[in-house]
Amino acid sequence: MWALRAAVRPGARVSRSGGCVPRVVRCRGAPRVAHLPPPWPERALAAFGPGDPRGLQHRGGGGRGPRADGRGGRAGEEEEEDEEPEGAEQEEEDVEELLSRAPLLPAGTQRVCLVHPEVKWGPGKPLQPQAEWQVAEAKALVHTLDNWSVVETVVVPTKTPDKKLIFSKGVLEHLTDKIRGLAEITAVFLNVEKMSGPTKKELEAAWGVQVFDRFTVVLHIFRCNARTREARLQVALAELPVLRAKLKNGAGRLDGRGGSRYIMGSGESFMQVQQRLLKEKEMKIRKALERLRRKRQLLGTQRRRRELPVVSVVGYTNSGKTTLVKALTGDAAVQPRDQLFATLDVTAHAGSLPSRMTVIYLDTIGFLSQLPHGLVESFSATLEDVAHSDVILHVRDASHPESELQRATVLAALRGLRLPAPLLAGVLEVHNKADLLPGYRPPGPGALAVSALRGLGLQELRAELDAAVLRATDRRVRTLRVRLAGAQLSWLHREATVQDVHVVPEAGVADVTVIISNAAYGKFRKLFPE
Ligand SMILES: Nc1nc2c(ncn2[C@@H]2O[C@H](COP(=O)(O)OP(=O)(O)OP(=O)(O)O)[C@@H](O)[C@H]2O)c(=O)[nH]1
Ligand SMILES: [Mg+2]
Repeated sequence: MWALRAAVRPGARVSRSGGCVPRVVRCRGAPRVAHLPPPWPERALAAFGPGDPRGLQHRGGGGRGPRADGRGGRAGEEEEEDEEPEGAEQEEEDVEELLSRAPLLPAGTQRVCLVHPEVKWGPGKPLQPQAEWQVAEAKALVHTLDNWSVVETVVVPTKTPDKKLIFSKGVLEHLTDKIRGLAEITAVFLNVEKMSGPTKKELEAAWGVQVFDRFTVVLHIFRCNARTREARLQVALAELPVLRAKLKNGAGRLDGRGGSRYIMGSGESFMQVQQRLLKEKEMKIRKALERLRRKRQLLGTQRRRRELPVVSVVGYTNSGKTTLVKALTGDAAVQPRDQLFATLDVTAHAGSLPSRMTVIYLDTIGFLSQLPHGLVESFSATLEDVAHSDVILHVRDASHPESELQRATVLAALRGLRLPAPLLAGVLEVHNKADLLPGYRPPGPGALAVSALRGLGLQELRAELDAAVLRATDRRVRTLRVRLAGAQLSWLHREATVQDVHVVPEAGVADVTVIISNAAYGKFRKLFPE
């Protein structure tokens, strides 16, 4: 799976994914963290416009962080209001309306029985992680929810996971007896990608408790972790199939109230009205997303025009992406959390490399195996930022027993994004959490062992990144002789990374070592011919 809106954030600012709740489930109004003065590198400052390092974020970043203008702002407030076209206020209201929904999962304490159908045979079997790890991942999903716990786990073999009731008749009867005997449970988490409405209905009737699938649980986590408007809209889009299924099953109105079968005078049946409302809702969401996407593209263009290299940090969920971004940028406000899908919004953070080049790191949403298609699709557009980056850093949790499968999942997802071939070919692999594996060496070339948490191997990583960014962006280190009296030196400070200035006073010149793109060098020569 994928990522999102980019908000360029200076070193020590609150990450949209961070500054939040320690665990999921507080959907709105997350506590705010005060701004710290940003150790924003000069070049980056210059790159984002006159006098306002927060310019880009303010213009297009969206999100719920404290306002750049210092006003407090209510929860859920976005920071993208300037230059809004006419009618924008009404559209804002419409969007808020689209985003106010009844909860997907019940509130309060939930004691869950986790039922994992273990596929013993079948074509997909060899690619499946072992049941043990699928169960561990499912448990981690449940524990990500506030006040939810797994009190019982049942692994049930099945040959026919695609059948309506997933299990064979005998197995299902046995399972039903077992679940009925578990008096303390309040819900069942059936670890399948997605259940059809009728399956859910039948299982709930048989088991006497609510039954949830992976789609619903992940969607709920997403909904609670989505901070920016774009992420929230994408979750709303992904939820539409759930609402449609509910409607089909007669679970009723979109506004949650009861209703008569026909709407008086309209000639439309209740069902037709609800379906029409859903269609309208989908159109509105898509329109709102399109508006935001156009803004994001504009942002991307500005960033590219200013030529700050962008490094996308991608990887399986919980592999340590956010921790690594924090370690590489020194951004004290970035908040890694031990939970799945802690990051649901792409945030951008500036950091310096040993060459003094400033790069923008994009912290992205994590991938997960067997993620429902609808979810992937609704979020894939937000990974556009990754496609426009210069280098991709793939963070792997080397300590995870299913690290290889996780790698395959991430690579498959990246391939699905139709990234430019050179970008995909040049992916840098980082084997994180090496502190948990004393003496660990990555098997094979092209990968580095690091511990983002303990700060191990970061120097080597920065050096690798330096080289990778130079390669990818057609930049070179050049030493140029400039006249001290002219505007050359200040031009270079603005348009390139100045590494060293050696003044030769008697000649009124300086030898300036810079990292400069070929395009910028061409401009320099045009402006200041030798
Ligand atoms: N031991 C160890 N733990 C680490 C390391 N890096 C990250 N972690 C832990 O792994 C957990 C997840 O870290 P995050 O940085 O939030 O992972 P992520 O990939 O951003 O996760 P999502 O945003 O949920 O996809 C946290 O508890 C981190 O403290 C490391 O190098 N060593
Ligand atoms: Mg993260």
